[in-house]
Amino acid sequence: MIKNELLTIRRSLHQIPELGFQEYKTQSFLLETIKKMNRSNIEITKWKTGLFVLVKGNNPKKTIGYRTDIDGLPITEETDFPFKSQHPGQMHACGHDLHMTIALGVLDEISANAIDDNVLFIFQPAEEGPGGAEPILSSDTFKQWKVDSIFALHIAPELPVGTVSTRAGILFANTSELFLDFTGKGGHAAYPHLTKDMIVTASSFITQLQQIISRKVDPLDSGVITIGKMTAGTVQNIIAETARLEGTIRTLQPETMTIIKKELENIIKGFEIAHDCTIEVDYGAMYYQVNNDKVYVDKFAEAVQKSDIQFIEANAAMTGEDFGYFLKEIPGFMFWLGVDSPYGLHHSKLTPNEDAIETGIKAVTAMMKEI
Ligand SMILES: CC(=O)N[C@@H](CCC[C@H](N)C(=O)O)C(=O)O
Repeated sequence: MIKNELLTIRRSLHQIPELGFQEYKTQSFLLETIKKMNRSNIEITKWKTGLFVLVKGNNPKKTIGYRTDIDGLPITEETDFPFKSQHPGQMHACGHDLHMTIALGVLDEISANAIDDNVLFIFQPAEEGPGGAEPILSSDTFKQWKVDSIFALHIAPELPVGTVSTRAGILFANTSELFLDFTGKGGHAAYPHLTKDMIVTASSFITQLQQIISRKVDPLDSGVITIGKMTAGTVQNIIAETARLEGTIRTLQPETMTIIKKELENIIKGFEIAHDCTIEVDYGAMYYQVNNDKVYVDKFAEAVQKSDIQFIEANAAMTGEDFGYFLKEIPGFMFWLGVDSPYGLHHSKLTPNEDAIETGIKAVTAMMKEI
């Protein structure tokens, strides 16, 4: 595919971001683009709102898996691009539009010049939530291909174009979503003593939560608790009867996640007594750490270093990825692709440099030939 075609694909996908398991337009666009390639060595299978595309090898001894995520985020885009999101309140703010474009570019290349082994392209829905990897892994459709190794990429806004970065071992964290519903007693703003004010209670709870990280987690280990959304109240002079907190917990060790949840539940019990309220907790979707296999990371470093791409050794990050579930069952790795954006992941002005598409295609294709 030439550069202009790839840009048209990326910009078309950028305009139609859809949330997890609602990626209907995205699925149709992907299908149409793949069918236009008109290759006889590919087999397409729909799976929910995603796709599996098998490229048959010339003399297959194994099947290589390559996964891309396809969903967008509930963010209102604030860029001035002529190709900005056409879906109000939804945006490709985590680079999945670039991920898909790169996968299509590689698919085009690998199906035109097939390698010996089979390659299974997995266009996976719902990475941002509620998670598409686990249901794919337990589906009979996926099991039939017996994938031997697997890899994937994620854009990195802080790295320059022309670079890739990864490490052996843990690259991304264990994550758990966190939803907390507080119920107390509302009333008149002038009579706080007759109420159980859930705005004050939830605010104080947030401060207390942060002490789990500073006082209960080993300082040599790592943990993050972020509350990204707080909902409470109706008007300025009514004391709120309910409040809701939405957040996420991140740890580098699965055991630390257990410690944090136990401490959180202790705080809940204490708050229910101290503030005479009820607090319901729901952990939502949980993702397993991305644990890269050293053998494949070394092969990757070797493959890209033969080209003009720069390989950078990565540190572990507290981002989460349900690709971790694939790596729990199949050896492989994930890597960061430099896209040099002044705004980071999950930002309404994320502006990845599109030149990174070419680097991504080159790096992934080189790895497929090396494995
Ligand atoms: C790469 C990235 O940004 N991934 C997301 C994954 C979401 C996990 C889950 N929905 C949660 O919020 O815990 C991330 O936020 O790291």
